[in-house]
Amino acid sequence: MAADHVFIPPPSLSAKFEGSFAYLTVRDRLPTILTKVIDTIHRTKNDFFQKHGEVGVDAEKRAISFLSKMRNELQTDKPVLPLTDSADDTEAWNRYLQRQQDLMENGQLVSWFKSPWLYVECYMYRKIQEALYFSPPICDFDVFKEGKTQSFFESQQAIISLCTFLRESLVSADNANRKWLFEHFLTFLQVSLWGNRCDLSISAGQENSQKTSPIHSLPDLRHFILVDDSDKVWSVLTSKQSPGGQEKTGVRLDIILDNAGFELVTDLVLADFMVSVGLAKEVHFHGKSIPWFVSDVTSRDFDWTTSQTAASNHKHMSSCGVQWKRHVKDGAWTYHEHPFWTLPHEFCDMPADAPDLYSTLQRSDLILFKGDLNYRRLTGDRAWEHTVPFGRALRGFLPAPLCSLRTLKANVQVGLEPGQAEKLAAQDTEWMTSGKYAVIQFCSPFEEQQQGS
Ligand SMILES: O=P(O)(O)OC[C@H]1O[C@](O)(CO)[C@@H](O)[C@@H]1O
Ligand SMILES: [Mn+2]
Repeated sequence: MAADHVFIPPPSLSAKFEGSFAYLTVRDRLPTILTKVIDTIHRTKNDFFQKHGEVGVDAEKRAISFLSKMRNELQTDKPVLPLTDSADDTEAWNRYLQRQQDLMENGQLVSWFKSPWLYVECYMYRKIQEALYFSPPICDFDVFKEGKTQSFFESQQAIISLCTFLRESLVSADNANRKWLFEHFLTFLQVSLWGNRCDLSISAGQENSQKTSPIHSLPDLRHFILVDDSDKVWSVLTSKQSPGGQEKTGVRLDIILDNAGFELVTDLVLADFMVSVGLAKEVHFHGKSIPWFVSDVTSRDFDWTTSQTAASNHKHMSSCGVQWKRHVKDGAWTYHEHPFWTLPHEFCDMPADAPDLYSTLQRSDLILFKGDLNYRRLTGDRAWEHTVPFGRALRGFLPAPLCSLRTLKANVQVGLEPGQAEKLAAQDTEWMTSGKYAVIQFCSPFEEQQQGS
């Protein structure tokens, strides 16, 4: 890929740096998540029995013993082992392990505390899946489903107020001028941004829902957006609009989804707005093919969320759900899966390791990457200086104009002004990990060409 032959990127974040956020995650948060997974499987024992009889109970025991063993290996920093199941992505995982092994120094083995945090954290979620693959007939049990569903129900009031705001806005959209459109675009973009606060991985599965109306708090939250490239996103969106907006041309928008629950609703609301006002002609959603990082969206979550919304007895909420199903039916919205989204690679590896996905994304006019994990993969989860331009941290990954909508929950952040990070650190030592701050950070191949970088 592009001009990166001589450039050596900074080291990967890793639990080998004692006391770092990566270290604390691997030491404390990951075992807690595993314990909850084990507990969930155990609590579901009766259902497994009712559905499958004794074999269901045997499967429950097998999965639990596999996972307990893994938790112990993690906590005692044992070597990371190749996967032994025969799923479509098994080979890719094992090749990546070999790649990590080749990077190790002094004959050390790849292990939970010595290897890149991004890799081992992704590996844990894939190993949970391996435990289930080896435990038929419960192979497709989603260990995180309960938490995702709960987060949706607990955000009910916020969802209702958001759906009401959307439906009422769309009523006045017909006579809207450009200023109205721009202001509403900003609102829905920010709602989707702050929706990312509601993930269940940072809280190790602890309840984390949206209780209040998201619209009213936006002005107070503006100050916490550290980089705001909304104008650039707007320019891309309007580049395909005919003046006056009579003709609904619109862009192809791709949204790389993050969490189910409230965040997914904010993304669907944004996408609905974009299509309804003609800023986008099609929206392609990209979700995970296995349960991932506790709350990430799978196709089942996507379908469940639209159906659940449509079935609401609140008129605006249900009319949103009905409209979303219609967008799917008439092809304005499509949902896609690709194994790369649940592999541990940095996104700069995509052209070589998932060229088909890269070319799909090249057909987009604008790609929105939701959430913290996507940001970590965009920037390679490395110890970048905070002032390094976003485009440089992408290391050649730029299939189309892209924008990260992310609340900061891991200690990687680029593209800040000189002195900005120091100022933040002086005010709040947890500014990079608390989810209190956010970025709307954009990069475009056209901009990069002009800057010659
Ligand atoms: O759902 P999001 O925004 O990707 O957040 C998940 C993040 O939470 C964490 O678990 C916090 O460490 C990260 O591993 C991950 O980046
Ligand atoms: Mn997530």
